[in-house]
Amino acid sequence: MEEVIHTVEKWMNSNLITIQKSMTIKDAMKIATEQNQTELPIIDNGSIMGVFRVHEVVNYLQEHSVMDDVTRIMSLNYRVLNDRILMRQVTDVPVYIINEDEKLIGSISDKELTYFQRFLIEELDKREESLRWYQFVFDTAYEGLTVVDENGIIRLFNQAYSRYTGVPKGKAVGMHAVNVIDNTRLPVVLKTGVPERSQPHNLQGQNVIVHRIPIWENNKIIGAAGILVYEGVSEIYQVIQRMEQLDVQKNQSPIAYKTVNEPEACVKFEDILGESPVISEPKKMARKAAKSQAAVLITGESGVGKEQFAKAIHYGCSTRHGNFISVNCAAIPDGLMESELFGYAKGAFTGADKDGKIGKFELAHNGTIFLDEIGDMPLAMQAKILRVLQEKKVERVGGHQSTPVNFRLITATNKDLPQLVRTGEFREDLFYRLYVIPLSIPPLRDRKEDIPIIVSHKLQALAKTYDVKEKTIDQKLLQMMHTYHWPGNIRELMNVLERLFVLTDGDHITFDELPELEQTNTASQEMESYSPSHHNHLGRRKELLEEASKEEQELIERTLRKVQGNKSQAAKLLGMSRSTLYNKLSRYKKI
Ligand SMILES: Nc1ncnc2c1ncn2[C@@H]1O[C@H](COP(=O)(O)OP(=O)(O)OP(=O)(O)O)[C@@H](O)[C@H]1O
Repeated sequence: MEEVIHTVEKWMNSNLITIQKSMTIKDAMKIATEQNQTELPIIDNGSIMGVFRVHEVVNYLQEHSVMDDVTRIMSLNYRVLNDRILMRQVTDVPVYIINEDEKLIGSISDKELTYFQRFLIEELDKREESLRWYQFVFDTAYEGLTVVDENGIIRLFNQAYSRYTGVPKGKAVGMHAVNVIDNTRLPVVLKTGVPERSQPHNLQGQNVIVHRIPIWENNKIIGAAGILVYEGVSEIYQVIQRMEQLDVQKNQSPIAYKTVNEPEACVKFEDILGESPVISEPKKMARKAAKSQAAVLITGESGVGKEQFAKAIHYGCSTRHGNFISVNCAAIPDGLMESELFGYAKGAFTGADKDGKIGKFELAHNGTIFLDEIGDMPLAMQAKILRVLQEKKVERVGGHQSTPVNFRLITATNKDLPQLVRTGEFREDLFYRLYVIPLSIPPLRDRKEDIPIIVSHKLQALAKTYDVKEKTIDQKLLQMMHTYHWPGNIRELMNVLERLFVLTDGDHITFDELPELEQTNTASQEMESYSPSHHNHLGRRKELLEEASKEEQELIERTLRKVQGNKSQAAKLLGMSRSTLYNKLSRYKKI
């Protein structure tokens, strides 16, 4: 219930019957009788000056006239409250309500008080009813559920959790989580604000899978929820089996789950981290694409995960039994492109391997060929690729035989292919062969809500890679990551995390480890030092950087307008220090 509906102003009787101070006792009596009132407020220029009470009239008339002014028997013994007072503060009635100009605007009598009390009882009943349902769901859920407050004290604890821990619910509530749940990491989540999803956890000697979710309110962590999802790994396998069965029933390709025989590089859709709406949409489309053999054209800035999507599609359909062959068209010199893609026959040219060489298309037979940076493919090669797509056959350089090939084609680019078609740099007929299912992958700056989950996964993966204890990340650093533009997208985030992980000696990565995140303009250094294999995209990156700076400049201007130029407040809203804001302002003036 909102406080505003509790103010006396909302509940008072505003059709108040009043009398003027110039009236006679006779007139006042007449009004009181007609209106069935025992008491009437006397007003002067809209303000209450006293009250007329019917029961005082009889005594008065023993010695005075009924034609006297009503003010002669006016009582000054009455209560007044201002209109902002809450109903629960009203203890005695009747009471008169005045506004901030001290004008009489209403009254609360027994009647209004009764209405309010009735309303409260009804509200409480409704609340009790919903609470009963919440409680019911909370306690009957198979999943163990617990909620701790900001200090790690257990506030909610359901029956299932009680079963797993062996601690009765009544005892657990009010205790610190570490004293109830073995090896709990809820205090860590409270500290970092990073959710930990689907984590193995050893509880009372049993392996279970848990989620640990921070609870935010007004940019502050006010608690954390622990959800015990699966009892041991066998339950997960049962779920996978049921899903696979469902898929078989639907006569569709089984979903690609990593099995013991699959190679390590396998990427599943689950590995494409992020749950924001802008990444969920291409993920949904890609899952559908995986069920067909149609060509997929993936577009998006460098480092957004185009290859990641291509692999998930490959491993998500029957092509996963063949190879995933990735070719970076921009990285292969023009002269070598043909032999790389089509291979060459025995003794095809001087210096060639005497046994000949198998090309990428042949290697991708019954699998997937991923042509990355397809926009950089020379025109002559475009014609040859078109032929392979039409004929589904390849002929090695210097060879005389064609070999049938069956592959799934996925291409990717960060260039505007339709524009290249218009300028004649890309063949229109090839474009339409590639552009069957388009997937557009959003830049990280458009889905910053996914950062915590990516951070959490990467930190776990790094701990495994370096075979050290898991490290946690400071909330302030995480907030800084939200304000940064990420021109190098997820690749840049991954590299930043690895650098932080390696450079941090302790278990907790703090803000001091990466002050340059504060400086968006250092992004170019970040990009160059983090992505040495991508020098060929520096032009595009410069563009991205300029776009990012422009965006930032606009954001700063908008924020300053919002806070009427107050720089301290603007810096706070933008999540940067005042000095950083000043630096940025002086720099942008030069742009
Ligand atoms: N959604 C994601 N979840 C987890 N990791 C991701 C995700 N997207 C990308 N990555 C990781 O980021 C890095 C870059 O991804 P990827 O190579 O797929 O990007 P790209 O768009 O193909 O880049 P480029 O255009 O420069 O080739 C890889 O290490 C990849 O594993």
